[in-house]
Amino acid sequence: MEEQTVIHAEQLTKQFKNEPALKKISFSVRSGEIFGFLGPSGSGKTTTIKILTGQMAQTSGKAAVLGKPIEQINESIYEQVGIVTDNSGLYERMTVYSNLKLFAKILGIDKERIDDLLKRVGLFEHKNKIAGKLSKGMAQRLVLARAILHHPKVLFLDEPTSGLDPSTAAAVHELLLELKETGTAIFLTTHNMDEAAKLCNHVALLHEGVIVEHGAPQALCLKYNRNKQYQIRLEDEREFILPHSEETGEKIRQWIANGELVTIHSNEPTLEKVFLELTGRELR
Ligand SMILES: Nc1ncnc2c1ncn2[C@@H]1O[C@H](COP(=O)(O)OP(=O)(O)OP(=O)(O)O)[C@@H](O)[C@H]1O
Repeated sequence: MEEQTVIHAEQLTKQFKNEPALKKISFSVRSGEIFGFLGPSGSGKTTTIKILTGQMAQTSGKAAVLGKPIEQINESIYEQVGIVTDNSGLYERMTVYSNLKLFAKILGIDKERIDDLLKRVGLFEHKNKIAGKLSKGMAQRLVLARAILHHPKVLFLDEPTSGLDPSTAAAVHELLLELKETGTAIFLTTHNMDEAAKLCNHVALLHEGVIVEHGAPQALCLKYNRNKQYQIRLEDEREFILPHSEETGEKIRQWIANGELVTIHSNEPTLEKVFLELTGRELR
């Protein structure tokens, strides 16, 4: 599968009255890639999604989705794009199944796919429930199912698993990884660093409307691993965090030789810590 750039943003800026929400952000997302846009509340994540999906105009800069400048985005792009944000757009009085059937009809999708998808998002047993009476987590999953019904080339997800229980969140993760494998580009915002580290090929760390760092999650953690350390547990249940040094190397060799070493882990920072170091702020 040939990878291509499907989202491209260049020097994107958004000013609300006197308050800048986005300051000259630039990035690209390729097909088959999960791109994580990480930042605390108010950093500009939702504003970015709104601009990229044609729901809000930027103040300056440019962007294109599937090669189309965002100023030209109209309804037809939704045939190739899926969006999951707060404003769900579900038909509240219709059942779960009817909501999807309606969209399948509009988008010309075989309705056979609906049951399979409902099973994947854990809603099959609730297919006859009225959408307006679903719990928040269920409604969120229904919006996700609707957004991926037509196998979009690009999927925008605003906080896809916030408020979901761990097993449903894991099922959603699995679904997203499968979509990625089939070439869908996924742009997701999250506060959840574990989610980002697990899913994303690339992340951009957003702070007060500025991308302060970007790269593969693992590479970023290694880049900021300034004090290399090892976390060690021995047979007698003692635990140590030791610096990277010749002395530590010697101790480790001894423990291995004596059969005392139970676990050893490198102690590089998490994305959360990288963000804290760069901005002095927590991600939450
Ligand atoms: N319609 C608007 N009018 C004025 N200011 C706005 C508007 N929408 C967003 N803002 C401001 O722009 C900044 C970025 O908001 P945005 O919703 O993009 O943040 P976010 O990172 O998505 O936050 P959260 O994680 O809480 O959803 C905030 O300071 C917010 O108050």
